[in-house]
Amino acid sequence: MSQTERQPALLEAQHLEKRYGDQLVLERLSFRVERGEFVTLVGASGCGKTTFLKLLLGTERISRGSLRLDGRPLPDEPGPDRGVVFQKYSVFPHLSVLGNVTMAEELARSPLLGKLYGAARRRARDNAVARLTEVGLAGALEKYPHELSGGMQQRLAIAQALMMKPRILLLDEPFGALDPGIRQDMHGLITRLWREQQLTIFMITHDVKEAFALGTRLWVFDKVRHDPQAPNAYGATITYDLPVGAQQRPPEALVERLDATGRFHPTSQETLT
Ligand SMILES: Nc1ncnc2c1ncn2[C@@H]1O[C@H](COP(=O)(O)OP(=O)(O)OP(=O)(O)O)[C@@H](O)[C@H]1O
Repeated sequence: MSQTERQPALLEAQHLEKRYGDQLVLERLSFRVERGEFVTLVGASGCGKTTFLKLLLGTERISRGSLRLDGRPLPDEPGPDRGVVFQKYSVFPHLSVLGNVTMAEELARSPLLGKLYGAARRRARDNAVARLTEVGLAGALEKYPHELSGGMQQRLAIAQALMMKPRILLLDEPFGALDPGIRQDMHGLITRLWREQQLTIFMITHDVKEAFALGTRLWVFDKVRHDPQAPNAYGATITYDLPVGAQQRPPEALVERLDATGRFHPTSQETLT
């Protein structure tokens, strides 16, 4: 099939740039991501990974270039087709686990009132119980957020993100604050949900081993152009785009940039003169 006859990708960017004021954060991003891919993102702190997820979520707008969803410009606001989980999730402390997840649907379906009534409310509750069961929280429906462990809180955050049945799940270091054993459990959970719900996932992690174990594709964000006179003049771009999987090992160039805990460090800088 020729280039012009190709189906539109789920997500496609061309020459995408994002700047905040005079700071260029992301530059020269061009990619296609198909349905069902699991893209893991690593890169030095502050290089623009969260900004990139916000562009996909629709809470930030691109500055130049194009970003397309199903071949059309990505909407300027979050939609039910994209769910997000942050490292620390802000839940309503006065609502139970079930109340928090039901609220996610109430806010989405009735943004002004934040409430549903009658049959719609019962449907939202049933939907919330189903999502909470999927993430292993069926036994904790009436608990309050302060009664949950870190792993359970992230399960709750994932249930909320899945409430509107998104096609794309955006994960911003969702397991970064969890103990290693709990992380393993969460890896199993996210892999199962990805397969069962045919999600397309973008996940930021500081742990390259995690990126290799979970993803089907690894992106390294890095700033390769530097001007010492104008530190904000260049942004990060995708410097590695690798097929990954549990069977694959990271290339030596990446391994050299891991510390003893598997965290990722930036490259030595290439200076423009
Ligand atoms: N709303 C904003 N307004 C202005 N600058 C911003 C804004 N959000 C992010 N930035 C800047 O953009 C750059 C990239 O930030 P971002 O949070 O995307 O990096 P990151 O790679 O996710 O970092 P980390 O790994 O530490 O979470 C930083 O220099 C940050 O200060």
